[in-house]
Amino acid sequence: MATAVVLGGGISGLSCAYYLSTIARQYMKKIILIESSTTLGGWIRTTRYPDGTIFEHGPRSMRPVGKAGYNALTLVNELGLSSAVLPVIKSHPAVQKRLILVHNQLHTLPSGPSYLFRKVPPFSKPFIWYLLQDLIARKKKVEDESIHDFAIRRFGKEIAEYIMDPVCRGIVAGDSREISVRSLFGNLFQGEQEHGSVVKGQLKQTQESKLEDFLHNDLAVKSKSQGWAMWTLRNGLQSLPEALVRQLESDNLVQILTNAPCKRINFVDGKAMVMFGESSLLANHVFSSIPSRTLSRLLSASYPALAQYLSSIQSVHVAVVNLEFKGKVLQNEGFGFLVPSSQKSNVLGIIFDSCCFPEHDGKYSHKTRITCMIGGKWFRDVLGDVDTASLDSALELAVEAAHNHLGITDPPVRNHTSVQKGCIPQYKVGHHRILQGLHNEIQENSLNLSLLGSSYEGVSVNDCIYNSKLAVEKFVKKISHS
Ligand SMILES: Cc1cc2nc3c(=O)[nH]c(=O)nc-3n(C[C@H](O)[C@H](O)[C@H](O)COP(=O)(O)OP(=O)(O)OC[C@H]3O[C@@H](n4cnc5c(N)ncnc54)[C@H](O)[C@@H]3O)c2cc1C
Ligand SMILES: C=Cc1c2[nH]c(c1C)Cc1[nH]c(c(CCC(=O)O)c1C)Cc1[nH]c(c(C)c1CCC(=O)O)Cc1[nH]c(c(C)c1C=C)C2
Repeated sequence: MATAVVLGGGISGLSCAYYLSTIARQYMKKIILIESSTTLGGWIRTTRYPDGTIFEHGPRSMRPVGKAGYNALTLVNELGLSSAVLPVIKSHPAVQKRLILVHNQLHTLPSGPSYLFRKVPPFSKPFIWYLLQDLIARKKKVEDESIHDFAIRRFGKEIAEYIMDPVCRGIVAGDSREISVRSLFGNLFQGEQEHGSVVKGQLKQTQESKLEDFLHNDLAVKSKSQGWAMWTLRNGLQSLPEALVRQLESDNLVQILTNAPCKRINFVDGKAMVMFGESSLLANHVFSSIPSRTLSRLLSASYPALAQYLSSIQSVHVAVVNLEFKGKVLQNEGFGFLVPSSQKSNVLGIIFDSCCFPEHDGKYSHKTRITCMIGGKWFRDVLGDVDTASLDSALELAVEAAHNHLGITDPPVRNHTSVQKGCIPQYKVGHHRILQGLHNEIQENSLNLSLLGSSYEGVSVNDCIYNSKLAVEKFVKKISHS
């Protein structure tokens, strides 16, 4: 029987503890989760106002796509949250209309077959032209490449500048000239490497996608048959970590310690000594879901090579400004808009929350909620040092952007600003080599350590949950053979 310590109480750590208590239960003596702050859920944070209005400060929507997407729905089902799911179907404007800001004008990004033969600004050709470029472009064998270089090579400058650059900002708040196509858009990268072109790869992957494993789950079946494109939860996404905490707290195998920052880990004779606060614990296995750079500090004394790899994964800061305006003030429907890095604006983009999830507008629905994201790779240029960045300045920039880009002239009636330090890891070109280095160091030193969380193999909430499940399955395999 094993004792496991889970470091970090974000969605990765909570789902890891959940899977340990379910799929690994028969092997477990104790599961102890250690969280440094006083709250659980990590970057998933919802503010709920008494009138029912909801502001999301972190993630706000999840995609029911692929194994990780279906797995998250299975978890939601298991936690009894199915009736709280708010889906958005594929034909909804929040799905069809993703906008970009070019020369201070909003343009809809091409989505679906209707755009194939139409030329829509800022693009100079119908979309089919770019797809044909990809089909005729020679395959180049590369180990990795930046998203920008990849897009230029396969589709040309316009797709690189107006699609891949802003989408990269809208996922990791990063620079497409630095971020790895292999690590962030693995399916596009594999498309070229395995099938010679992105288009052929996409067609092949659609034919081959087998998700039967998850289709015994009512919610996953429903999401497929009803054509969901994204979903959230009625009381905000924070309901998901809250439900996990409720489940874990009712389980006598599990102990959750908050306000307990882990300070150091030593591995001796197949065991791990985990030091936190003024206490320590002896465990058979450590599942770390804390940011890689924090873990690096905990291991640097005993494992400098491992610590070096861990510290090389950087992350960026984002200021998130939630704004509420009186009345319906948006002239455009849609998910929101992103600003390509070539354009002049102080913001990365703005999400039209009221369009995506009007249910979160609360009792008095004659209003508009939007969320403005600022900074990322460009944080210092816009807001200065993250430790002294002013919330008022971030709010001012957001209100100014709402005015300049959306024509909203009234002041917001409610606002919430947070500066989220190091919230999004950056998988830069060569990230896969860091992962390989980490894997080798853990093997060579025979460490009972699993690396989870957004620092490594996917930043979406779906990926975080799924990777925790895979790590627990691997642990079960190992322990059941020993
Ligand atoms: C603004 C924003 C918008 C996003 N939007 C989306 C979206 O729309 N859809 C989507 O799928 N994803 C989105 N994401 C990504 C997703 O929210 C995150 O990648 C995910 O929540 C990360 O979860 P995690 O558990 O891996 O890490 P975290 O949430 O960072 O959790 C790690 C935990 O470890 C704790 N910790 C740190 N140091 C220690 C220590 N020494 N000892 C103990 N505990 C420690 C921290 O306090 C924290 O609670 C968004 C992220 C951000 C920031
Ligand atoms: C402008 C900054 C950001 C916006 N959202 C995020 C940032 C940094 C964070 C984020 N958004 C998504 C994910 C999950 C990725 C996944 O694999 O599912 C994360 C970490 C989802 C997402 N949001 C947009 C896109 C294109 C995606 C990818 C998945 C999908 O197609 O749904 C677009 C988008 N994000 C932001 C805005 C304003 C925006 C507008 C169109 C904000």
